[in-house]
Amino acid sequence: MCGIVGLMANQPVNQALYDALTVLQHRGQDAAGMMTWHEGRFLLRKSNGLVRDVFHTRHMTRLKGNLGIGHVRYPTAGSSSEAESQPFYVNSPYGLALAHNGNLTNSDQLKQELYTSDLRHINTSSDSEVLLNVFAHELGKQGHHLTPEDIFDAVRRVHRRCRGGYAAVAMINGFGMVAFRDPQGIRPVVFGTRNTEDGQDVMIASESVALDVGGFELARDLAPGEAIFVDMRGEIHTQQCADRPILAPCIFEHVYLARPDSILDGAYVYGTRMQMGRKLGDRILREWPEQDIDVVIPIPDTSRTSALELAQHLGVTFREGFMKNRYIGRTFIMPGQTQRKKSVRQKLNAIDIEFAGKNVLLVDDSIVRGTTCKQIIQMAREAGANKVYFASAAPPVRYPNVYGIDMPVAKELIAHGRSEAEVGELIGADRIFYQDLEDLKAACREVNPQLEQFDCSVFDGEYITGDIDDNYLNALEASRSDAVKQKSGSAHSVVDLHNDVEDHD
Ligand SMILES: O=P(O)(O)OC[C@H]1O[C@H](OP(=O)(O)OP(=O)(O)O)[C@H](O)[C@@H]1O
Ligand SMILES: NC(=O)CC[C@H](N)C(=O)O
Ligand SMILES: [Mg+2]
Repeated sequence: MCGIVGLMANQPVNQALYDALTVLQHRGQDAAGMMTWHEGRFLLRKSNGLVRDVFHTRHMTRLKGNLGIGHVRYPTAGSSSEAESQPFYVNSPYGLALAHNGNLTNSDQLKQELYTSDLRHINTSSDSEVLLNVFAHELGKQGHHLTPEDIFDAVRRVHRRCRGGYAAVAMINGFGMVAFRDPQGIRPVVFGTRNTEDGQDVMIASESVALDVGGFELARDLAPGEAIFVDMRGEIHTQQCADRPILAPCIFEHVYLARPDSILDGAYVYGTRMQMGRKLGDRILREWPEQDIDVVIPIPDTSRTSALELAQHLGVTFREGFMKNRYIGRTFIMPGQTQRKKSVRQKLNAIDIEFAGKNVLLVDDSIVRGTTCKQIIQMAREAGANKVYFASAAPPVRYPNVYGIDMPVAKELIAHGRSEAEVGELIGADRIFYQDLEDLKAACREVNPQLEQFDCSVFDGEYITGDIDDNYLNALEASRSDAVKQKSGSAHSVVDLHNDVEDHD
């Protein structure tokens, strides 16, 4: 769940792209990058780190031009090396650059095909480099005078070859900006416009919050399988490019990934999280009408919206019992388990008076590896709580994700192969409550009734692309388990485009 952004404007785009990346930072904290297009050249800056650390004034001044794309990365394939940060670039055809959110599920096969049939070389282990090269190969079949129709034909062939989750934004040297969304609409992407004195600017981004910050009006989401092409005059062309598109967005975007102030597929994430709180409250009342909860306490940040609504629904006091250190990022998307474990206590501190002698209900948006809840329950007890109950606004996470969330191994998930009560026991809760999957879907549908289907694979093990079997999951485990990642570390090679006369690092 990286963040992507693209901007075609009537003035320099560097600052606006930077601003957009800072509000998409919650989608990836590992690396950031920006590529602009100026007078027939691409200019690139990408590196490991947060947006504010990657782009210094000297980089910003170098990123000239009125067209550009940007990326914040949370690795889900390959390594966390700088060489795999994005955007990626290939020189043929035309000169192409691409930023990708998601994960291809057939990238090994595609890599093989690219080498043997398409005569293209992939230089990293990133699936995004594979996606770019498939797009490049398909685009290369068109003539030199590229029309919108040619670009859409190329995207159509990309959809026929690629499987998995992908929302991508690309620049074609001399022609414009393109974005496309996978045929199941697993990963989100929206676009919008801004009117200026010089004409209309167009922004494409993972989440609508990026448009808000730049003063863009949200036009709409890209439909599953749809592509958008913005030509050099700023004119927008769109076309459906998939043979059998269906809308089945990743429901985990609503649970955790997206910002609450974003609107995804016509649903305000803030609204879907409020509904999750209400539904969870209903379940608690159903199972335990005589509940003895004194206070509801959220685990900052993401659970706040649903916890407040849950408390109101139960008619129980809501209190902020944990203070968050605002300088620590999201722990779940940190690359290693050691770092994630250490960060919980660095990030959250208990306010004793909210716990002393009380029966507290701690609410989180989800329990994934169990890193957060185990430590939090311990902290609540140390702060003097009488009983500690735990509620998750999402159902038990029991299956790996293969579409762009780094949960590759079932046995690393605390609820895998365990009942709800067993998880409760393991994390040390006096009682545990999970959301029902049907209630989670209903929570989203109450905000947008048109959302009929979702990818819920982390909850039900049903993979919407239909190409995931045990062999695939075993191979994924062998290559991406925490143990393997720890062993391989990350190779810090610097990769940059040396196409500028000024010095850069
Ligand atoms: O069971 P776990 O493996 O610990 O994962 C689940 C936790 O991780 C996330 O928090 P995170 O700190 O990433 O971000 P947040 O501040 O947005 O809640 C999520 O909100 C849960 O609190
Ligand atoms: N989280 C993502 O969307 C990651 C994109 C891509 N698979 C990568 O690892 O760089
Ligand atoms: Mg959290």
